[in-house]
Amino acid sequence: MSINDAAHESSTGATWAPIPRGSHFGLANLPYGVAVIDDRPMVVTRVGDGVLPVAYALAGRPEWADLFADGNLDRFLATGPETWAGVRAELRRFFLDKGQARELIPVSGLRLVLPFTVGDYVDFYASLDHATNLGRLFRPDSEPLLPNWRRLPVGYHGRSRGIVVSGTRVVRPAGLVRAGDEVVRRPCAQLDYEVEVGFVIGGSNHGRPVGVDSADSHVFGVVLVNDWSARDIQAFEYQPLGPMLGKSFATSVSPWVVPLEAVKPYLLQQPRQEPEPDSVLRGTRPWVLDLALDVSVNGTTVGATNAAGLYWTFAQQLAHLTSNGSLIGPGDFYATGTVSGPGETERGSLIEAAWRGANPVKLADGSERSWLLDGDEVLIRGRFGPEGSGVGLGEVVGRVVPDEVDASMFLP
Ligand SMILES: O=C(O)/C=C/C(=O)CC(=O)CC(=O)O
Ligand SMILES: [Ca+2]
Ligand SMILES: [Mg+2]
Repeated sequence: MSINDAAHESSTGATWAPIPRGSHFGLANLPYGVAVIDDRPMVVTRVGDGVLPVAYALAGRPEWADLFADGNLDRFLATGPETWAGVRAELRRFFLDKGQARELIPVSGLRLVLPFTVGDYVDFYASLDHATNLGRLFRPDSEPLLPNWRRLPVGYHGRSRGIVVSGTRVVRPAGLVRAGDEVVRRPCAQLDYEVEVGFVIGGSNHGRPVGVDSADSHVFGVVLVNDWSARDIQAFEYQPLGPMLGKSFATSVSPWVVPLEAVKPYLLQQPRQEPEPDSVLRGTRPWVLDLALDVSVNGTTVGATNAAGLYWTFAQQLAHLTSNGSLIGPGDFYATGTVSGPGETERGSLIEAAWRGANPVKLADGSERSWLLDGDEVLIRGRFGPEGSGVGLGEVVGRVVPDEVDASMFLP
């Protein structure tokens, strides 16, 4: 179990910490999370299957250790790239030659909570394949891609209070849906997942646009996202202003914020975009994530793809968000949009995989799914680079539970 991954070790130096083969949490990762330890939330990092309170490794830098005293990442996020790099270097040093294995706390059995206070939340729509599929499914009588889609990274504002940490149960929402010629309020009958990648912003832009090639000064880290979607509610409510209650009930994120610094070796050059985007949306540095993603329902893989296929990069999305002088601040959060690829097995949502019920997905137990049922567990994983890279986002998981909102809960 505790075999260090040789390939990983040679590129990053040897650590005393045991790292199981295939772990997403090699020494090159050093993510941040918050675990409840002795009834108190504590900021921790993780190597292999062991976690360590960050402040413990910062004993020589009390001013940095203090940034974590609130039991969340908020003050650390507000600092900026220099402090992020300094703390990361201290953590690395600790795992190379300072600590010892008995100082690590096993991750199993720890309760992990949302590690930062979520500010503003935006969800984009960056996958050409996903946008084309959803256009076909939602608007079969028109062009799947609207004229703006290749000109700017289309997105909508989500509700940050809907963001929950992995493991949180997902209550089936109820809402107004079309039923033949009627409109009725009922529990969602078309519950779906969306495989996405999320970005945690640190620092602020003071109202100045963030250039595409400066994204790494403002994006602190990366997580996995499941943007749970009630397709019947969404289909009735979304025109002309976009999704709202069909999405806001729950958006699950993985508990480990992986620093963008750890992801840099897995950034690729963006393919040419046609038409060439507006100058504000042009960059020259590599911003495409080599991130293998897969999603399973009750243990059966129902989709697998790579975020490298996204049309718009997260750097272009941030540039777009701030291009009008709109403020960003620590804890703001945005997501890529559903990651789908061109192949039938590469679809990042069930509405696409089952083609809105026309072609139900088969699970290993012999059952079929057009939409999620109560009790279903959806698990998304994401790994940077090749198998054994030692850098991944871990997983985000959620289980669907029945609608609990009964009429008596509404005020008269
Ligand atoms: O095309 C539409 O009308 C709606 C699409 C979505 O549900 C997209 C969404 O949440 C953004 C994304 O995840 O790509
Ligand atoms: Ca989405
Ligand atoms: Mg959602």
